[in-house]
Amino acid sequence: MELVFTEEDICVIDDAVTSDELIRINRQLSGECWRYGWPVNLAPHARPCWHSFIVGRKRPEGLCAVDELKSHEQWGFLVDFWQRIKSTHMPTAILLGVYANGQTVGQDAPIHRDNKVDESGLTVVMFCNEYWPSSWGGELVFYDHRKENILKSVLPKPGRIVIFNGHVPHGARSPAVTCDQLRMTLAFKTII
Ligand SMILES: O=C(O)CCC(=O)C(=O)O
Ligand SMILES: [Fe+2]
Repeated sequence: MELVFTEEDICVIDDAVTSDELIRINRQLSGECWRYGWPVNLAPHARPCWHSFIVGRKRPEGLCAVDELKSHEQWGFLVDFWQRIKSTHMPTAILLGVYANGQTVGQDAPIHRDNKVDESGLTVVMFCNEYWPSSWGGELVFYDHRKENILKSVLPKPGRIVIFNGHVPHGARSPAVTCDQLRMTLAFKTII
């Protein structure tokens, strides 16, 4: 049976991140943490993106990453954010991993799903840039199950998060040529 999605599978929440959290996240992401070439995009002319692993060493076994996050020297403060979002919006979610994505102009991410068909999950994407005019684009675009229509397109905004059904095909658009920043997000991957 085909899974059919609606806008209800995608929930945009503004002011979900405190200004203190955003400052700390930006401090971390301005360090030497980036690795080039992930996720692997095999499409012709694709530009690889930037990636920064945070937690999720036991993700292949489906094990919870909260203790790993709590004890993380640089990123441990994110546990408060995670617990707040989980208890308010996704109480049954098990956190499997957290990482950062970085994109500059031309680095469109491939359209993908976050969870396999036989595994239900919700993803939280946090937009991390402290300044982002709408003209910089870089939308996170969600598609219907056949990838023929756009269900929703969400602009980055400081403090904004998106919680969505990990079966929904989606992809982050690259920022516009006028953007002189790295488009940065944090992704929290879960199963429910
Ligand atoms: O950066 C984004 O807006 C989306 C990231 C994403 O889809 C992912 O990490 O799986
Ligand atoms: Fe994704």
